[in-house]
Amino acid sequence: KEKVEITKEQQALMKIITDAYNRHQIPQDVAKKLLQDQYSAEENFLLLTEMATSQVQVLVEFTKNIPGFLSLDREDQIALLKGSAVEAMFLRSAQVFSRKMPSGHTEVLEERIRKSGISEEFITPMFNFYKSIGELHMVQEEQALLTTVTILTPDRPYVKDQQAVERLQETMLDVLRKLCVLQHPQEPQYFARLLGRLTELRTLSHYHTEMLASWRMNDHKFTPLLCEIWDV
Ligand SMILES: O=C(NC1CCCCC1)[C@H](C1CCCCC1)n1c(-c2ccc(CO)cc2)nc2ccccc21
Repeated sequence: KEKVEITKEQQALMKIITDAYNRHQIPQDVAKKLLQDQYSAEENFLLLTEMATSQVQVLVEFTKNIPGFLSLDREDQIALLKGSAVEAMFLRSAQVFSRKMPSGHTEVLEERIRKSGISEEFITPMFNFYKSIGELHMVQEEQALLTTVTILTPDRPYVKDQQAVERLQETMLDVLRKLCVLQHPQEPQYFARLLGRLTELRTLSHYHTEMLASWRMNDHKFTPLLCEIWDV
């Protein structure tokens, strides 16, 4: 049974990333807003675009704290941000949904999201993903590292130096793998399950453009930043 040990450097790396991840969270809490009131499809769509816009802004700030990210080719940095923004948004949404809430709140939140304006066909895959993330009971270090691994995906469109991104991602995967073994000793398959969620995340993100287009309202307006990032 090999002794898994996180090195001093890996400990420091994990601290930098987790602190940055916790620092760069969108200010206002969308779950609280949704629990307070019911909104029309138009108001919900506006809420989504506002939340997503500010989430992209904090994602940019977060990536600046990923050791090595700013040493990548600048165009590759943009390609990685553009390529991972929707996945990072769904990952963050899943974490917001899975957060411990007073009893009954999660059910209300789920109901509000079901009725928000999203068309029926996307509701099931979206909540299947949220629940599968919730079942993992990730610690915050795992959440931060999983988002970092998602950002550092080498095969995003237009990435030129994939090797450089791969080297960074492997560094993060090594820390995440050790952390999973140490945090979930009874579950040797935990790390593999975690990575399996990234496949589900990529599939869900493929629905994203259609989810927006089919939002039950006319004239979907986006912010300039989202037009850049969401290809709308
Ligand atoms: O605001 C949100 N998500 C933000 C995004 C930035 C990071 C924090 C969360 C939206 C809501 C907006 C208003 C109508 C109800 C959904 N949301 C979604 C979501 C996200 C994208 C789509 C379409 O692609 C559909 C639904 N899942 C959520 C799970 C929990 C709490 C909010 C959640």
